[in-house]
Amino acid sequence: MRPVGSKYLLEEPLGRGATGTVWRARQRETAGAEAAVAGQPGETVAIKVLKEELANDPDVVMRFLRERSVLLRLTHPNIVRTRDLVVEGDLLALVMDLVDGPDLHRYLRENGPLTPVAAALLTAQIADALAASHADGVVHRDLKPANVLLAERDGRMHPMLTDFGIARLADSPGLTRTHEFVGTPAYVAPESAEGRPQTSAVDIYGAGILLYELVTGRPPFGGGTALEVLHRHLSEEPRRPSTVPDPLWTVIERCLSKDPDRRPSAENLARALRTVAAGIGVHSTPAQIEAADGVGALLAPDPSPAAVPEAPGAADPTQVLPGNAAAQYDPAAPTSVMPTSGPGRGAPGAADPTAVMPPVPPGQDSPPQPQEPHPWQTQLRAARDRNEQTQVQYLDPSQDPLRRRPQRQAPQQPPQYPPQHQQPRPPQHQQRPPQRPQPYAPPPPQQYYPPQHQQPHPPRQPQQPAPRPPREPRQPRQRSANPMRIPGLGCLKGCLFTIVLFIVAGWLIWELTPLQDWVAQGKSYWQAIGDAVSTVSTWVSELSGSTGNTPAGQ
Ligand SMILES: Nc1ncnc2c1ncn2[C@@H]1O[C@H](COP(=O)(O)OP(=O)(O)OP(=O)(O)O)[C@@H](O)[C@H]1O
Repeated sequence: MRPVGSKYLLEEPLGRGATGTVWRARQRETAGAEAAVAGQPGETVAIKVLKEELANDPDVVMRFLRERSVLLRLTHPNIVRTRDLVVEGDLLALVMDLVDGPDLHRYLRENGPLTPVAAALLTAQIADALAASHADGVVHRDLKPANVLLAERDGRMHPMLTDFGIARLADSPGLTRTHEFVGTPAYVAPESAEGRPQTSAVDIYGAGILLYELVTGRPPFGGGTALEVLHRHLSEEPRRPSTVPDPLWTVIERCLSKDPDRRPSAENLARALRTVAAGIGVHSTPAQIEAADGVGALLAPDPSPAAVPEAPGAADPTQVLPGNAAAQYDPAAPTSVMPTSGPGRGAPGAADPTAVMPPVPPGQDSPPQPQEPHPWQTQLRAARDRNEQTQVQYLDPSQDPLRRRPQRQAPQQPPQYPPQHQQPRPPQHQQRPPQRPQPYAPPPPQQYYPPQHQQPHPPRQPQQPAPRPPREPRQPRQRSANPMRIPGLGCLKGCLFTIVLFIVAGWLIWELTPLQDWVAQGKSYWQAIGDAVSTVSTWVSELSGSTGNTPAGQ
């Protein structure tokens, strides 16, 4: 059990996410005045310990401390309460109420989709939680079934939204982890995918995706790589499943609007969903059905949506993903979202997002320096680099590590590879994380290096495989049974074995046959054999005589 601060003890992990691990934990002592809930010794709580890379980022720590009061005051029946925030050395942790129940993702996997009424009522409660947090200026930004915990109250499922503020904490441009996107591609709003400014409307988009998944079992834009999913958010309309009633579809469509200004406020969404749930049930009255049919009128947008504070460099509107960005981007912005020339301009998916550059401002000859890349771009570039490192290459069969038998090598063994491979690498190579085990590093023509790494190497002949290194002569095999190699020892062993065998056999014959009696009676060996033979022949003749007489007696 590991202590967290002086007040809590971690007991067992409950689950692991992208931003940290959640533990079941126990309170050791009552927390101080800085905690929202002091708690009692022995009380069980849940603690999310943020990943080390987050905890080591000064940006995140600063935001963690700054937002402490916001997170601690966020209370609502459908929000998992944050009780305390712990900063201790390189550890950042959120102490929460422990919710005894599955998360919605697991529930859906185990039980399948909900009915339209149940889905509408459950999402209405999530919308209530969002309305409360938006009113307090807090945007969740990572709404998804895994962040909805299901407590059981009076025999009913009670959804509770968790992980508030985590996306915002983790969204730090200073992190090496900017290669990863903080959020979930299947739930990312188009404006977040494009790096445009975000508001509380991103949570409404998330609620729309969640609602869709609740009634169909899967999110509307899934499958493929993260970038493909993003493209679909930007360019595709959700397909309506036949099982979704009209009024519910109206709500889903409005929540999934590409334009954040068309999405309803959280408060209106909650009201609309309750109206729909009342009007699509089997016992609905005509008035309720009529109200549900007119639900579109209830879905008014939020006149003043809560803004997501921008982390510098994290959401750069000038850096976008390829696709339909041009149609949605502010043309009056000082920079363009698409390349101003070059092949594939404007074609969805054709532009390389890593090549997106602002246009040359009037009066300037050379293009400006590329700006800080958007996290998605960095991610794409990292993925591309990874691909380059693992590209298919020619491999000399003699160098194939899978084919080579392991050899015992003396420490001062001659080099396995031609001398040029033994040259010390330039320092930047040594800093690269090793991509494969060192002893099997392939020869230069087979290995990929980024251009700047290639210069220090001597000229190569890329088409010729490296000469095969001389094989190390094998050690003569040694027989462990006779390590000193005494001549004739094998034969001696056989003789000894035979003698022991004879002794044992002789003892058994003496003990188990009438030999002892015969010797006692003074019979000679041959006399005893003769007696035995005559006894046996008498038995045989008696036996054949008795079988030959039987038919005559009948
Ligand atoms: N307050 C809590 N009480 C009980 N279990 C919890 C609590 N908070 C989270 N969990 C459980 O811990 C697990 C991990 O939670 P976490 O929030 O890290 O997962 P995640 O949402 O998939 O991750 P992330 O949002 O970081 O990608 C989940 O399975 C969740 O059910």
